[in-house]
Amino acid sequence: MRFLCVKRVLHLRGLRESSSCPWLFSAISYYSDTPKKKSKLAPLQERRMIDRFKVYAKGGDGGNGCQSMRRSRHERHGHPDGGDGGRGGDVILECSTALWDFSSLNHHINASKGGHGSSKNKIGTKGADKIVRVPIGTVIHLVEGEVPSVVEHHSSTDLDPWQIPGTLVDDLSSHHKNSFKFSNRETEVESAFKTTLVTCNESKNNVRNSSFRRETSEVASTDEISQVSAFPDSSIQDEFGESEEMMYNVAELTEEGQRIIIARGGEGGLGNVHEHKLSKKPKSSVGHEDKSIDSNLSEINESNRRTGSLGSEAVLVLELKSIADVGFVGMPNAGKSTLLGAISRAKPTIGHYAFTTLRPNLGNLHYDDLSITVADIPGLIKGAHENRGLGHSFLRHIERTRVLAYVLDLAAALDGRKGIPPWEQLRDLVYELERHQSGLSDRPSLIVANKIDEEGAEEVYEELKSRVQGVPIFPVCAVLEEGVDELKAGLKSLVNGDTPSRLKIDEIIVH
Ligand SMILES: Nc1nc2c(ncn2[C@@H]2O[C@H](COP(=O)(O)OP(=O)(O)OP(=O)(O)O)[C@@H](O)[C@H]2O)c(=O)[nH]1
Repeated sequence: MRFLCVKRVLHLRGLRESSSCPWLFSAISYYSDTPKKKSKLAPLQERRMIDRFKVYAKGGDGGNGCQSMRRSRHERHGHPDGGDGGRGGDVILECSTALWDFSSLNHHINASKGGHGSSKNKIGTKGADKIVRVPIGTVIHLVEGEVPSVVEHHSSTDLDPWQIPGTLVDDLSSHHKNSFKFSNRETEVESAFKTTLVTCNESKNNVRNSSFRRETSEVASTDEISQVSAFPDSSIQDEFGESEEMMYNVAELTEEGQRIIIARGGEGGLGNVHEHKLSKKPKSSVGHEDKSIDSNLSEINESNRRTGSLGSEAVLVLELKSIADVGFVGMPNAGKSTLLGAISRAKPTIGHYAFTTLRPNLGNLHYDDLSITVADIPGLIKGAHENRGLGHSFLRHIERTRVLAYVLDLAAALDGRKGIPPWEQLRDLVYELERHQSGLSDRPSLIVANKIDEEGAEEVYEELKSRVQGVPIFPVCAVLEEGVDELKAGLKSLVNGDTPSRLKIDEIIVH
């Protein structure tokens, strides 16, 4: 407001933008045009889930080594006592259950620089690591830079509902095989890269970013890496406008506390104290100074050894995968979360209002010979494919499930309630899936007819059976856990591929 007044006054005085102080006008315009801060209580539509995010990470540069001579009464010429520079901090991603998307992340993540060395052989301080928390199920695609490396691995067996399997592939058997192969290959690639890195560090302390990149791309050009890029997702390239080749799925964060270094800090430069140490080493037996010492000294004298090396840089695309074998798809309030709680040990929030679930809840179904992950995906409404009710975010999770269980509310239109009859719910759901991505509904499916305990629901269930063909329908009361065992058996045979039933929108009779 104040700036608007100043602007008006200046105009009244005949000052124009073209006058002697255009910067004043641009400053005033900037401040007066800056929109007010948004309220924290933004409407639901604005709280968009961010499940893909591009990150530019830069490790901290190493501090410079110090050049210093210590002189005293006893040592007229003095001796070198400059300490080494400190190592730069790493950029680390840490897996956390407290987050559910990437909205809290910044695109540019920088770790701190290492401190410079100083006299009296004082080593510079180590740059602080930058630890960024990401949600469970984060998959890393590498656009540029080093292959990330795992730094810590905490097992978390008690995180049962959150356990997410490897990566999504076409069939279950290959899923397990591939994820195993992938992790093997990842280790090979990682070790190949680390070997290169060590050689680099040994031969030349001042490893610059460019050489890091060159080495990485050399490794990347091998067949191994091209095989790692087994999950090309053109939509990621479209979204981020990446023309260059990306390395897909270089790492995944699937357990609480798991950490991965995405950009390494640079090594600190050497202080001149090393010259002193080396020059003090004993002469060889033939009376000549050891040649290796000579060469070491000349190496130390290279001016670039004083300078700390630059931290590595990486450009990554993070993607959140709610990978599950089964996806519960349904309208809001159909009872998906209640059902997940009934068939697994998951404890999702349940509410009698729509959109209680805003992020997918995951649960595990344990059988004697198999374990299946089930995702309770937030409710879809009509127009979800146009992003109504956060539809896009929710539909994306469905993309990453292998079989679908449509959860229908049998009681939605009973007793004059204004809800939609289950067959119409089903038609709308299939329509939304297909509009979001053609063929999305064309995967093994079954129907869960929920709320069978409600009065009049039995008749609706009978009518549903006559209106929908081709897929098994399981009558269930999620609240009382009735029909749950049959459903679990049905889900198992669906995942195993024993009942490859698919739903066709034309086979749903609505009128
Ligand atoms: N009578 C009856 N009510 C049920 C049953 N299952 C769930 N409900 C109720 O339906 C309401 C919605 O249940 P939720 O599990 O939160 O439904 P949801 O599909 O996860 O809802 P969103 O989070 O909006 O997607 C709750 O009040 C449940 O108690 C059932 O089998 N019978």
